[in-house]
Amino acid sequence: MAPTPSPSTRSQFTIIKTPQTKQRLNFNSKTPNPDQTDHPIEVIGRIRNHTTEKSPNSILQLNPDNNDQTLRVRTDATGYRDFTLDGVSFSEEESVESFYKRFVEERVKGVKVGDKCTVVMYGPTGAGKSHTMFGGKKKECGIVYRSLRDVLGGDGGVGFVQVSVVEVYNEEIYDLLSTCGSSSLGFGCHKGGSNKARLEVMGKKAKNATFISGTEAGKISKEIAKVEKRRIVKSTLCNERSSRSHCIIILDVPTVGGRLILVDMAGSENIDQAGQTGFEAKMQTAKINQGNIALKRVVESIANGDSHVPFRDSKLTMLLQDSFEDDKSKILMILCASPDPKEMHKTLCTLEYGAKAKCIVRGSHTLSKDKNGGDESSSAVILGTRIAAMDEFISKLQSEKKQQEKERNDATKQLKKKEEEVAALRSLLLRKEACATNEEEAIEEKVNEKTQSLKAELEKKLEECRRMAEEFVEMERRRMEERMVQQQEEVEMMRRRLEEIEVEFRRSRGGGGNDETSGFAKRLGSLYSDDDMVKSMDLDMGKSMDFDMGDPEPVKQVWGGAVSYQPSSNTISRDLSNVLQPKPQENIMYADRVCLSTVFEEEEVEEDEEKVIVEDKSICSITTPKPSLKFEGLGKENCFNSTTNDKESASSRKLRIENIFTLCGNQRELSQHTGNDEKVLQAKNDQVLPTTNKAEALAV
Ligand SMILES: Nc1ncnc2c1ncn2[C@@H]1O[C@H](COP(=O)(O)OP(=O)(O)OP(=O)(O)O)[C@@H](O)[C@H]1O
Repeated sequence: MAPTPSPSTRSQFTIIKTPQTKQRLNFNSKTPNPDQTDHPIEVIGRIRNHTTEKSPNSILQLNPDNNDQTLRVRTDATGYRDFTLDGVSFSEEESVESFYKRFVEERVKGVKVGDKCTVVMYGPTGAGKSHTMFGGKKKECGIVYRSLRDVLGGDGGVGFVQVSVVEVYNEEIYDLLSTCGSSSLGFGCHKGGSNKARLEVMGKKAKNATFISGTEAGKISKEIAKVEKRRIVKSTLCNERSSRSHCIIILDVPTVGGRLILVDMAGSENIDQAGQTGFEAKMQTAKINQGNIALKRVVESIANGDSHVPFRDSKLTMLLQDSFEDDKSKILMILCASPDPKEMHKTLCTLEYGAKAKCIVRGSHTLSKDKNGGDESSSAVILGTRIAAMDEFISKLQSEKKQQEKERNDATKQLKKKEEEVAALRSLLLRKEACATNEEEAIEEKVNEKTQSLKAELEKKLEECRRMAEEFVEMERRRMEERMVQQQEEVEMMRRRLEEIEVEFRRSRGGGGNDETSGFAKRLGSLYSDDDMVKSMDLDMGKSMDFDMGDPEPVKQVWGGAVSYQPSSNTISRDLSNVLQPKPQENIMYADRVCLSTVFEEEEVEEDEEKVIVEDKSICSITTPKPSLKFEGLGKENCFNSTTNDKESASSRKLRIENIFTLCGNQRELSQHTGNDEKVLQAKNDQVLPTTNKAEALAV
């Protein structure tokens, strides 16, 4: 087998393998004109769709620098190989129809005017050869049906064609258009049991092959479609419906001498990959491969300029000999390949084969001279032409190699540069990470510091507040104490004053007889001795307990029919003034919140003497602790007006007065909280004095 024209071995291979080196040395100096050379084989790459949707990576792509002609095969992450062909088509981007129009239509037109063309589908099994040749499952017409339609129809249709269909299976030729029973031309049925006629090769053709002739493309197409199904297919690991035979459709245009040969080859596969087991199956696969291998050798031999081209190695190459040798014949080799990375090796083999086929050149006049017997000089010309083509190919490969080396160097440089960049970025990243960590730590430290300082500040503020509160409380306490002292002094003063009044009163009683004091004493006595008075005090005290000290609601005081309002927070001085104020008898209306009322009334001391009524109307707000009142001995006051028991009466009175002061003292203390006590106190004090004077006057 010929070595693959990989970039690394191509040039070497060409030098070693070229057998004309000797001849080249003897070769006449005349270099053939390149214009006279002809490339009889045109090579097109047809890349099928992905087999499954799960394999999105394609190893095949176009070289972006070289039109649509160079197919690049990615061999690994960085490596690739380029194959320059006559055209490349990806079935994902180009339908069979447009593929046909781009690459096949022109050839078919040539056939209509007498040219000969052979279209060969070559490639590994499952690469899409039959799909392109006959069409897919979606009723998409393949090359066969389109060619037939173009030859018979359209502009300049030839009007009449002869079509024969044969298959080469197991190195035997079978006529697909005939059956054992019906065809008189049949030579027997093949082993497969189907009634296909086996043919012999005579010359370069299948002898007695059945043909159908006609003018209607539709009818002929139907017949071909039928026989297409008669091809031997088998399920292999590579293809569910793998063609086991090479199918050849020969379309002759007798009127102009044109001929179109369409060849759908069986898949080129190795036996293991095909999954064939058993001796016979392996032999079968080997025989199928025989056709592929023979065709490869033929191509290589022609390309290498071998004196002997092994056409007779296989039935397939025997039938195709004319295609290679006929001066008018052109070959369109369609290389089918899969983009699947798993198929890379097969794809490379296929493309290498195509690249080799592309090297085949033919001198413009060589074959005609050869046919006539040829002389040495003509042979030399042929060889010269071939050598020139090979040289051209070699220099092309060398320049490709140089280009690739350059690209590789560039890529290596770029890779180095990128690696350096990556290293720099990595170190930068590390530094940044370190910085970020430091920054984080610094931030955390700052936050901690700030938290601590705020905490300290807060504690300081709290301490300050606590101190201020304590100071305030202390201040208030002191103020209260001062006030209490002040009040005690006032009380003391008032008590003394009352005692004086009492003394004066007693003196006056002693001087004025019992009748003088009887009215006032009686009233006091009735008030203090009466159980009701005690009850009233209790009730009133209860009421005043509920009474809000700060309640600004004035106490209604009715005095001789006149209504006046006073603040409820009475003071002791006001109480006293009330006590000493003259008041019409039985003409007192108590305000709603009056707690304790004591009336001192002095009845007529003398005839025509003015009645003096001393009224004490006080409103007490008693707060806890409840004042401890003393009631012992108060019952004796019933005899307030008795002159016999002065001592007892004095002590009882003193007790009562103490009770009044206890109550009034509490009231005074509380009323100071209301804030307006100072003014009220002053006003009451003012009232006390004239009243006292009255009492004094009265006492006198
Ligand atoms: N371009 C494509 N688009 C969609 N499906 C395709 C394409 N090419 C091939 N196939 C599908 O892949 C499978 C194999 O294709 P096909 O039979 O044409 O391969 P092959 O090269 O002729 O194989 P073998 O040599 O074994 O006969 C078929 O089911 C076919 O429909």
